[in-house]
Amino acid sequence: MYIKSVKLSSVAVAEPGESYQSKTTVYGWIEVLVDCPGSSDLYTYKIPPQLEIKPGDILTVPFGTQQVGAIAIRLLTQPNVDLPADKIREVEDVVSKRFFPSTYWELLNRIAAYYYTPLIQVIRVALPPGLLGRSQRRLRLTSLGKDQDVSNNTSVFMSPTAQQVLQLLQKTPTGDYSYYYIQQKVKSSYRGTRELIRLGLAENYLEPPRQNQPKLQKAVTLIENNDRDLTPRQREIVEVLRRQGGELWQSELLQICSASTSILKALVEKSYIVIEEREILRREQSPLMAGDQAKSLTNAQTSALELIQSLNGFAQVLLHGVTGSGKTEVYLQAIAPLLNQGKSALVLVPEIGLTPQLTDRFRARFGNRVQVYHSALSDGERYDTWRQMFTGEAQVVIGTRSAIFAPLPNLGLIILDEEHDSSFKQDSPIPTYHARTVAQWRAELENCPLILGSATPSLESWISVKAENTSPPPHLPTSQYLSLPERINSRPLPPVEIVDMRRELQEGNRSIFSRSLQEALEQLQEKKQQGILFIHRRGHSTFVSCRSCGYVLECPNCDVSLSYHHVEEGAPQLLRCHYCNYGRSHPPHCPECSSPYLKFFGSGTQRVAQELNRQFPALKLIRFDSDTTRNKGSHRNLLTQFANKEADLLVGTQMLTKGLDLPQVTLVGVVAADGLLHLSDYRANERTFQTLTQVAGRAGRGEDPGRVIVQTYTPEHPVIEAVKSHDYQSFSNAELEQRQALNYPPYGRLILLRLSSLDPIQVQNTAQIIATNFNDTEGFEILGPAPANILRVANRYRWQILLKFAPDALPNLPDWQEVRALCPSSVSLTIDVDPINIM
Ligand SMILES: Nc1ncnc2c1ncn2[C@@H]1O[C@H](COP(=O)(O)OP(=O)(O)OP(=O)(O)O)[C@@H](O)[C@H]1O
Ligand SMILES: [Zn+2]
Ligand SMILES: [Zn+2]
Repeated sequence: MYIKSVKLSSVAVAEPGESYQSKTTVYGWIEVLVDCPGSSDLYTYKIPPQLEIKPGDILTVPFGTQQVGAIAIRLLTQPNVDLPADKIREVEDVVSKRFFPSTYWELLNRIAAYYYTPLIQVIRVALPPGLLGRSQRRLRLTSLGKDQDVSNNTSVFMSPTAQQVLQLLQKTPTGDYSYYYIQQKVKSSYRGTRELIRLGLAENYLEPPRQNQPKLQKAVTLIENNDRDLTPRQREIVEVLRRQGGELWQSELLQICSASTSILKALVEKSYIVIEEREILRREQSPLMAGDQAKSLTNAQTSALELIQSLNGFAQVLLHGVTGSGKTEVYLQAIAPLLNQGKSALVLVPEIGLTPQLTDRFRARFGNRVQVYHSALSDGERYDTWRQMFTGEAQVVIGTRSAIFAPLPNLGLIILDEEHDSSFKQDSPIPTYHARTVAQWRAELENCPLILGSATPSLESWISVKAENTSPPPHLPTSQYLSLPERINSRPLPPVEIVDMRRELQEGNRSIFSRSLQEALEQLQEKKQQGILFIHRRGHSTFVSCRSCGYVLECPNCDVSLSYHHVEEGAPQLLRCHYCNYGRSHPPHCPECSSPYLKFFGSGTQRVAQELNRQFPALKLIRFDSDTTRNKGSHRNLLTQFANKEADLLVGTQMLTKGLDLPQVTLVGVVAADGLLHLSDYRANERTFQTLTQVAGRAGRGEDPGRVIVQTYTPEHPVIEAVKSHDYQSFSNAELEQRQALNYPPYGRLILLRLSSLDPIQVQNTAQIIATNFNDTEGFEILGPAPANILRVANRYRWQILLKFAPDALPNLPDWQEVRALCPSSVSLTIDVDPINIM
């Protein structure tokens, strides 16, 4: 219909009294998201004829007895039928046009559509906390308004209210008040303000949230250089300023010169300096970096960089470089020229654990043009970073998953480092987006290249380049392939030794460390080298059970066993649930049969650390897992301690596998590879291969050659063999064949429905009803309903239904409204599109 009307209007000639407008679609109403705590519904308003409104504009609307801010969401040709026309109020005004650039707005809409999520929820993910909720509308004088003589009403005619408002504004030094304040001071001020805006004497704008007011500090700037009429003391100050480049914070200047503010005042009066409040942006504090120069590139790096720089507009590139091949250097040199062209770059990384080191490398190269954006920032930091990005100055933003929403207006490049990492996917709440998918859309919309970097690319990305015998399924993009097949300086990848733990036991070694690993640990101190020990789990052990009756201590809220935590000698022994964080003290006797013989099974980080202390008392170690890195800055502190050689061994979980670049690490040990392999999920092999290859890749990155020891009970497993031979290609090709045979991603597509409820019967029944309902729909396979691997978490019972779509057929999607309608209010439903954790 829309297309038809466009065609018509291009040939139509307007009759007298008629306009072309009448031929095109007329949107008389707009749905808005209202800036009011707790309100998440859309409200419909009428668009007054004089206003032009587009989705993404910021508006003011009447709401109850107030005027509030709102975001325009969707234009309507007709209001909802159940809304009486006379109850619909009019939009008051447009405060900020195109607050969201149109490409950004389009991005949010795509996410909402693809992930079946109400747009409002997508907006909430994208905006920093409180931006909409607390922002307020203000009025300020234009330069014309500042000079306008109110008493002289002959040059410009103004109503008495407009005059009153103008006078009010002119009385304040900043020429600026909130609408709210003006409304308090001037009766019916609204007309007056509109008049001033129309006359170009004032303008309105949105002020940042109150609580996060920018921090201001006084800055002194030298504006006059000849110092003829100055006293010696004044001259001294001017001289200091000049030597400092003409500008200093007032507090610093006063300190350097041991002066008081009165002498500065005198200089202001003589027009030598100006003092003004400047904003200090609150960013994550980091130590000052020594500057760093671009390295001269290896041949492989050079060709990769050349290809990247030859790209014009949108393109997806897979940068497949073995661990330690210098991918980061390629990123840095790809970004540098962009910044000089005034463009920005966005770098996404999987976890905060590796951000400090990576951030440091970027800061060393680009100084304070680097911003860090992740969910661990304080609201104030996040808000300021967000606003800094909004300025449009060329900058590099480094962040985790949600940084894909960074509002950079001049985006020149997006990079996903360690693109295979599953933390780029949000499991809940909705939208259950994958940052890689969103990055693909964003790069496309902004027409800039996207680089996916990894030593172990995801199969999704691998298939998008592997075009020789198969082409990627239609729903996946194609990418260009860049390879860095060797480590820097042709350093070899470390040899991987696989130790069969069954043999160890047969030959009488009951320790959790094989003889090989014990020997290697003993040599560490002798050789003054460092090691990393990788453990699949945090905590002490996976579970505690009674040796007499077999009773297992479980969480009362979840169907999982409790983990034993023991921090140090003398500290209370705790049992903790890793799902809901329930904790209790460790009982001295079995709650079931009172036997005192409780046994710990499995080996978490704590348990391994204790065992190390017992067997190798001289070895100094640092535990690095989510228990020890909970506080802000603790990642950095622990890694710095380790880099300064304050410990011989770093003992930790997944966090260790991601991108650490520590040249003095020669030994990497994997205590038990099996825990990873036996996760019941179609991605278990892929994930195990990636994790083991990445952790192995931490060894031998410096001068001294590295060595990797992987302990396992299944040494013959094909994944273990592929890790041993560093053979990504044969592993992934074999894995792809299996996926294709079973129609799993990246060939087929999956949608997982997660249902949960406090009521075990109701959730099961609902799952059953939904699944039965699907039976009439064609085009996909239904797996389930089945209880989740852990049926109950935090007292909620969880069921799921997995939908599997054929790769070629355009999915014949169920009607989600209908599906939702099948859920009683006690059952919550999450639609997880392209799920990664199916457990
Ligand atoms: N051209 C170069 N010349 C000399 N040293 C380099 C060069 N490129 C990178 N390096 C150094 O080599 C080391 C490894 O590089 P980098 O950390 O970028 O590798 P990576 O491919 O990102 O590794 P991983 O995937 O394992 O995290 C770093 O210490 C880096 O400073
Ligand atoms: Zn017992
Ligand atoms: Zn629990």
